[in-house]
Amino acid sequence: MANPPVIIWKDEVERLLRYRELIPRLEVALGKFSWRDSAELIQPVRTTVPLQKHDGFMGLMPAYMENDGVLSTKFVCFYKREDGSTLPATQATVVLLDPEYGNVKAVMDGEVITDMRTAAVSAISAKLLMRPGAEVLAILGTGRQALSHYNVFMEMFSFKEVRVWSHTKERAERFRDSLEEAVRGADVIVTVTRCTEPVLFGQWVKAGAHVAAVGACRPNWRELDDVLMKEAVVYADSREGAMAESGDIILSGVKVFAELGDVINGTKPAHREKTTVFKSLGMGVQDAVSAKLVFDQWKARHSQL
Ligand SMILES: NC(=O)C1=CN([C@@H]2O[C@H](COP(=O)(O)OP(=O)(O)OC[C@H]3O[C@@H](n4cnc5c(N)ncnc54)[C@H](O)[C@@H]3O)[C@@H](O)[C@H]2O)C=CC1
Ligand SMILES: O=C(O)C1=NCCCC1
Repeated sequence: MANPPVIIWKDEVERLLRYRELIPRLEVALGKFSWRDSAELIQPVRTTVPLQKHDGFMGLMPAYMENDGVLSTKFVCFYKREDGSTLPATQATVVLLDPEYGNVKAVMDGEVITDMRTAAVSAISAKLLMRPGAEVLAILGTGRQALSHYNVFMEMFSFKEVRVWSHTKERAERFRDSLEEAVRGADVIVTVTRCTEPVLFGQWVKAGAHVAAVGACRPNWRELDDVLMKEAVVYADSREGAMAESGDIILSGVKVFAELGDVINGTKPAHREKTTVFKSLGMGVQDAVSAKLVFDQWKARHSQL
């Protein structure tokens, strides 16, 4: 009979997950995904259930990596909260299963996993797509994702200047001025906001800059304007995900040039010399790889006790 599932909660996930181990595994998984070999990896576009009364969605994000023996799903609830709300923007749980027997091996906190794997994939996008010698990083947003992005970008790169812009409803009149100031001249811009209308405008973005766009994960939500979308070479984590869920892509009518995995596999070029947008939607396989790493680390620690 199978062992009962282990529960690995937030503090422990935080102790076990490290960017230096996570990033190479995510790069391999992104590459595998882009080969579209179902004998290697299966990951459908997430299913979303609207939570109309609460202005949110529940996303179900399964992934199966046959050769790695990894089967998992994440449940993630995300909300279009009013700014200043004390309720969380996202809550997530990852379930890791044994693919042969179908039993649950572990249930783990998905918030740290979501924060870290999302930031790690944005850092991979910057590694692949930003111009050599990039000096100025701008982060738009000051929530959970802003912090994880700051942490991993500081660990991986050596920017000379980091600008963090925070939206406050109370200072709406200064909103656009300070935003423009934060963005002008930046080499890399990370958008990690909960906004549903464009917050980043192409006219402010330096030619050749790289933008990692992480928010606006619904077909009618935007973070970037049409000018930027049309000027940039657009990359995504998953083409199908982007075409089903990204308002910035669907409503601007632009095409996804490549997935990050295509660049990793060498089947599509990295246009570092041009303005690039990486549109991140989040993928079940990113959670699967992270959960496997957490579980393996957990087992290694517990076998020593
Ligand atoms: N692509 C992916 O894989 C993932 C995307 N996300 C998305 O990333 C975004 C940030 O997530 P968290 O940091 O967890 O949220 P959070 O609630 O911790 O932070 C959100 C930030 O957005 C700002 N904000 C809210 N309304 C705004 C507006 N109208 N204009 C500009 N800024 C505004 C807030 O002041 C705050 O700084 C959300 O849209 C979330 O859905 C989250 C997880 C994974
Ligand atoms: O991939 C995820 O996890 C999420 N993606 C978009 C919205 C919040 C969570």
